[in-house]
Amino acid sequence: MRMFSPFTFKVIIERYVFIAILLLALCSFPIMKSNFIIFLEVQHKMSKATRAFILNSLLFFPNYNLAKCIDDYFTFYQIKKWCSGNKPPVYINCSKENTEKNVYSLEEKMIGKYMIVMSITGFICLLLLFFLDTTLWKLRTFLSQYVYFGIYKTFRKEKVSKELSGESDDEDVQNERQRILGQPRELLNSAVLIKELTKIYFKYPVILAVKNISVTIQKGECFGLLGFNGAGKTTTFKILTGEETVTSGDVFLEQFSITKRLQKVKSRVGYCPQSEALLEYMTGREIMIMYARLWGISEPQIQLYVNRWLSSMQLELHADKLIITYSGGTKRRLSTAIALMGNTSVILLDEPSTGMDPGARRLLWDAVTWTRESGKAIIITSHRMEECDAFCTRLAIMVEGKFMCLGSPQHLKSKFGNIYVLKIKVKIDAQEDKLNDLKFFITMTFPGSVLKHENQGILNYYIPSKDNSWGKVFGILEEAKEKFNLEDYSISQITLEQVFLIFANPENTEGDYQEKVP
Ligand SMILES: Nc1ncnc2c1ncn2[C@@H]1O[C@H](COP(=O)(O)OP(=O)(O)OP(=O)(O)O)[C@@H](O)[C@H]1O
Repeated sequence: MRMFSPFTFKVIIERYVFIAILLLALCSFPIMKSNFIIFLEVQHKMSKATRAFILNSLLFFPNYNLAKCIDDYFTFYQIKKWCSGNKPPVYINCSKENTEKNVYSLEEKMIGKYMIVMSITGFICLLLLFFLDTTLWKLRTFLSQYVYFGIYKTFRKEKVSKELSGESDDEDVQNERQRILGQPRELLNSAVLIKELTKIYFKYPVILAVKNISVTIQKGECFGLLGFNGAGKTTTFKILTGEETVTSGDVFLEQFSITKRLQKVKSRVGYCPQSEALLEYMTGREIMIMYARLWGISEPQIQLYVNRWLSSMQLELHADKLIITYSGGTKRRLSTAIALMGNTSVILLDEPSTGMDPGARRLLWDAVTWTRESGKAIIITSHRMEECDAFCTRLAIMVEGKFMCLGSPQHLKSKFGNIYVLKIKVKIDAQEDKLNDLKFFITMTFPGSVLKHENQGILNYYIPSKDNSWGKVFGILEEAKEKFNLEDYSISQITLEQVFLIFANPENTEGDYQEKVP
């Protein structure tokens, strides 16, 4: 059986339990009282049929049933106690027939009937909740796509055409978009297809969180979604899990549209959210057994299956402890194991390594690698560049809701690695004139160089590597060391982290780097 992502499942259970407890707590005791009134005060004034109708109607209310269970159980227990004493009150029927009844039976004044009705209504309410979950979601999607966005487009035409055009300065991003728009979706044959996806939070102020992004992710691919805080990564994930609605565009998982076939899509996604979605009063083993059952693993195989996933994240020692006692890193390991263990075709990991020690990170990398090799598509967000370099087959850097570049880590490093990173440390006592002379010297000697940072006499330059061999750059800087009295300098090649910083730094406007460094 294919069911829900852990996050959705937890939310529904929490809502269900919360509503049930609230209703029971608020209503049981007043109903007990009204029941008491019906019986003792007005029963003689109403006809038998009316009384039966009222009491049967009350069976639709779980809180009435609960109140009746408590009430009748207590009464039965009290009668038994009195009858077993020496002097039972005269108005009590202490016959064997009356005291030796089974309290759980369906007889009059026994609680069996109420327990059965309560179970049935509980089940119906749960189904209703799932139904409302999807219906309300459709309503939210409709309002967001046609009402709010329609109004927004009318009043902010310029902003919409500028920010949400989907055009990009990066040719890889642009090519991917053209490929997606130019082909029917069946031909793209991808595990995940994100097509012109836009998400706007219609609050005050209006936030354009995701701005017309398009990408395909194939089976067996691990796609990294990188970007600074607030870039729109989690919003994209929330859309992929059906937690947030789409403002415009669409997302297809194995050809199923998220706006039209939400349940189909949900059943294909394993999700490790940024915030823990674990039921904390279960043990690690119990929660994994629960999810294994939900994923339809057959009963005889469950122990073996769960043990395999527990050991993949080295959780055996913690397996039988309550989750509430786990450390942050252990919770992340458990969340990741749950996301990876289902028979889903797409796995979303939102910063899975946060809080993990280096050993646990290695385990995560191994687990992700062999899960990917088994043919699943994985989408991961991370702020660790070495992690993305290790196992992402492709990645995109997102800035303010847009893709700034797209490709394999190696492709990005080669594409944007046509620069040297030059760090110069000037002696603290160097005069202002000398510093300015040095800057002038670098600008003139290395045309196209860009001063990225300057702090406490340390200058960081990006220098084009074209026409500048290592030998030439070192030779020039050795000369400059004498001439400008430099304390130290270093030259290095660009890393993935520096590629990230070029694009993800909000101070860099689009094409800033390309304009300055040919
Ligand atoms: N429920 C919400 N209501 C309004 N605005 C939101 C909501 N969720 C996110 N945002 C806004 O949308 C933008 C993108 O947020 P998002 O959480 O997707 O970023 P992120 O890239 O995942 O960041 P982080 O790396 O911190 O997780 C931010 O400006 C954020 O403030």
